[in-house]
Order: sequence, then C-alpha cells, then structure tokens
Amino acid sequence: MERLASAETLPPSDTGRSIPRVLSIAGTDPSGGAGIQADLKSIAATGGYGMAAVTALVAQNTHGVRSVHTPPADFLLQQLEAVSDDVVIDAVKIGMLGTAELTQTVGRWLAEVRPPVVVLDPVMVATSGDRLLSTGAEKALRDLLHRVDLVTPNLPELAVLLQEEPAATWDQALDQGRRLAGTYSTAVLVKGGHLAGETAPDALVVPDGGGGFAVTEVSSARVATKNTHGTGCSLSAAMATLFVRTGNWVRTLTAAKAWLQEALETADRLDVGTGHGPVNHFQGVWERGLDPLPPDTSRTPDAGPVSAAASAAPAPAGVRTAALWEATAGLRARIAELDFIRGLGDGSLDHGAFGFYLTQDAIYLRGYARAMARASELAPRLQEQIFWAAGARNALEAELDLHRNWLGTAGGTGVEQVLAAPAGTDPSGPATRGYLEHLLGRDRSVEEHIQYARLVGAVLPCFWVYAEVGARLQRLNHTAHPYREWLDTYADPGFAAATEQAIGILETVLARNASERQAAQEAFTGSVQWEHDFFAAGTLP
Ligand SMILES: Nc1ncnc2c1ncn2[C@@H]1O[C@H](COP(=O)(O)OP(=O)(O)O)[C@@H](O)[C@H]1O
Ligand SMILES: Cc1ncc(COP(=O)(O)O)c(N)n1
Repeated sequence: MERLASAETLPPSDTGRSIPRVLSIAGTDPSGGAGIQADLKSIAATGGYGMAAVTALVAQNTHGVRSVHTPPADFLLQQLEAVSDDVVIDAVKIGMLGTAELTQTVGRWLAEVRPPVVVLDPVMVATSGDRLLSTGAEKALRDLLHRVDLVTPNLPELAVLLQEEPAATWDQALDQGRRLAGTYSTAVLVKGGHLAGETAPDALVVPDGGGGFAVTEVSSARVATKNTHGTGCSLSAAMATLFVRTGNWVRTLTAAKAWLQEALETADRLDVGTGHGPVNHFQGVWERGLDPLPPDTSRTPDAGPVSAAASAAPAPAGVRTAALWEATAGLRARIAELDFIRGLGDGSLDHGAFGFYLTQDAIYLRGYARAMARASELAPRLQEQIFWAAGARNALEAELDLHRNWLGTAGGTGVEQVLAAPAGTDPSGPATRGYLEHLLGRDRSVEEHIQYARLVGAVLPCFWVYAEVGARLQRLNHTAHPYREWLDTYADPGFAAATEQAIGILETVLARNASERQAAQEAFTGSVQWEHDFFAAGTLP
C-alpha cells in the first residue's frame, strides 16, 4: 500500500509526461477482442502508448478457444527484459498467465524492475468457458497478489483467489473484496458483471492502512448485448493507463467505466464474428475525438499568486459530464461576458447592485438547500445521501453566515428580514423565483429514480458554474477592490472538492439509463440558463 499511497500524491504524469507507457503481459486473441489485442486498443483509446509481452499464443475467436501454445518461461523473460532494459515503464497490466512457471517468471521480473503501477486481471476462464490458467497455477497467482497495486477479479475469480465459493449476491461479493484487499494489502476492483440484474455494479475496495477500507461503488446500466468478449481485459488495461494519468483510483474507475459503457453500447456496430463479439474500443475517439479523461485543470499550474487549486475550475469526471459541460460552453461564455460578472471582477460593480445580488443569493440558497435535502432523501446510496445532506447544511450555515456578514455592509435588505419573511412575501426577483421553481418544482407522477437524476442535474451548475466563474475572476487577479474578498471565497479547496464529488455523482447518473440521462441533462442545461439569468438580473434591480 505504500506504493499506492505515494502514487496517489505524485502520479508519474505530474513529472511532465502526458503519454503513459503501458506494458501488457497477456495472451493473444487473433480475432482481436480479448487479451493483448484488446489491451493495446484499450491503452490507446484511453491515452497511452501500448507495449506487449506474450505469455501464450491462443487460437481463439468469438466462439471459444481451440488451442493454447505457451512459450518457454525463459523466452517470456527475454521479452520482458527487452522492454525493461530499454523503455521506462509507467504501468503494467497483467492478463492471462497460463501456467505456474510463467506466473512465477513474471513475479520475479516485477520484483526486479518494480514498475510504479501494476494492475492484475486474474484471468482464469474465458467467457466461452475455456480454461486459460492451469489449476496448478492458482497458488502462484495468489503469490503474485503481493506485488500488485490493483487486482480486478470477476466473481468466480474472486472466489478462487480466496479459495471460497463464488458470491451469490453483491453484498457477499463486497465482503469477499474486503477480505482479499485485507489479506494482500492491495486495492481490489470487485466486478459484478456476472450477477443478474439491470445494473452492472463495480466497486473499488482500497485498504486505508488502519484495518479499514474505502469502498466506492460505480455502477452502470447493463447493456443488452452478447458482445462482451474481452470486457475484463479492456477495463483493466484502461485502469492501468488512466491511473498513470490521474494518480487516483476513484477518478480512474469513473472514467474507465464511462468509456467501457460507450464501447459496450456500440459493440454491435462492429459486427465481428457470430459468437460473443468484441467491444467498440474507439467509439468515443472516432465519433468525437474524445479523450475519456478530460484534462484535470485543477492540476495545471497557473500564473499569478493564487494557488493552482484555487484558480482552476473543476474538471469533468468522465465522457458524459465532459460532453454536457461542452454542450453548455456557449451559454457559459455569455455568463462570462455579463456586465455583472465583469463588474464583480474588476470592482466597478455598483454597490446597490451587489447588495441586491446578495439578497437574492440568500433567498436562493435557502431553496437550494431544500433541493439538496431532497436529493439526499432520494439518493440510492449512503455516500450520496451523506454528500447531499452535508451540501444542504453547508448551504444553510456557511454561506448564509457569509451573507449575514456581507449584507450588513453591502446595502442589501437585512438577511434576518429576508429569512423571517413568510414564503411568497420575500423580496425575490423573477430570476430567483424562476430558478427556485426549476430546482424545487416536482412532478410526483415521475418515478423517484428519475426525480433524483433530475435533481442531481439541476443542482450541479450552482457548484460548477460558480467554481468556473470564480476561477476565471481570480485568474484575472485584479488589484484590491471592494469585492476582492468575496471572490476569494471561491478559493476554498473544500468548495472545489465538493464540486468534483457532485460532478462524479452526475457522471454515474448519466451512465445509468436513457430516461435518467435525459432528465439529468435537461435539468442541468436548464440550471445553466438560470445561472445566466440570475447573474444577468444582478445589474437590473
Ligand atoms: N452487459 C454489460 N453491460 C454493462 N457493463 C458490463 C456488462 N457486462 C460486463 N460489464 C462490465 O464490464 C466489466 C467486466 O466485467 P465482468 O464481466 O464482471 O468481468 P470479466 O470480463 O473479467 O468476466 C465490469 O466493469 C462490468 O461491470
Ligand atoms: C488471451 C485471452 N485473455 C483473456 C481472455 C478472457 O476474456 P473474456 O473473459 O472476456 O473472454 C481471453 N478470452 N483470451
């Protein structure tokens, strides 16, 4: 875990390199859907340079395995050393190992070379049911676990690694994941692809070093396709590549799952073979030229005295939030051009206008807190429930405190007066009322999971657009002026972290199914429009 901890704080990408050099150690699939062929596509699609050392030549296609030919262990070692003697390796992904001897050879090479990131997909049996690891090699594979940072077993593989019966429920699988992570001090990605149900749940189990575990679930809607050959190979290669780029397993999994989901959703288009065909690794790249991991602007060093974390807007969490953010670029550019925003940035904003804005903001925050409390009520998972409840509390306490202080000096209506006013009689402007109706209006005939998706989309722009506006104004770094201190409140790293968490939640909501996606997208775009109108109203008291 020590290696994991240091990688979390200093990923190799922070050394200035942006293209991870990733070595796949795996078997072949001449039909191109699994093994090394899948890994190389996956590494390329997620932004890496792929290399490959072959553990086994496998005669297989979309129907199954015909025969396996393994090289002498010494020849595998020669391949590995040919790479490591010449190339700096940023990450290794290990797939099919075939025999105990080849597994031990890889173990010895890892001990010698010590690559910074090692992801092991403990391949044992193909989707077709054919064995890809001899039974005698299972112990050697367990021994290898001590040398890896992340292991990505499916449910039958998880059971074999623990020498137990396979989990029949998701809770049992999580329990097994915790025990595997604890026994081998490694992060475990528990994959629920083999469970029946509408979702394909995955969970990252990371030991916290104190005997506990951080468990993060990232689920996606189950795609109705028979073309799932090589999903495990593709996911683990993407995880290795993206981890080099992020240094953060949760961010890596969120981006990798969203990417895999799109590859599965469009797998049928490839029309490769008549059995279980491959996934469509390059859909996002071909269609939108899209990097599945949008640039993490919070890491980009920024000019000026303000810290990088404080002056950069939070990044999207994956392909879906990236596309949605991009779709609102025009509207956000208009927000940046508003007189109110310019005046706030350079200090020229009229004092009375600022007071009007703060009064409206105080009224708004009261309703906004209600929207987050409602999201907490509807949240399907404990972590999301806690996150929204904390958001509601923060909006009420911390932000209203700020307003109480500012409203006393800024010429707005006293905040106490605003809060004491009976509903409907407070001095809210049309934009404030309209925005709150958008946030709080509910249609009870709509199913609760769709109401939740709507709320998650609706509340996010207040985090994200504010963070972007604040970051831009801070970067301008105007000299001291009356609103400078107000702008500095955007520098709070806690606000940036909460925004990133909210973006992560939206990414998973967008990955669920078409109706939830549509509800969240419409609500999000609507709120960005209301953010515009709300700021525009600031200069029209
Ligand atoms: N039909 C599907 N729809 C969506 N995701 C899937 C589907 N099948 C598998 N996955 C996802 O693909 C990844 C590989 O899962 P799994 O099938 O459990 O492993 P393996 O391919 O190693 O057997 C996991 O992230 C899983 O959630
Ligand atoms: C060389 C090789 N490695 C791994 C798999 C497993 O992939 P899947 O379980 O998706 O069939 C495979 N079929 N071939």
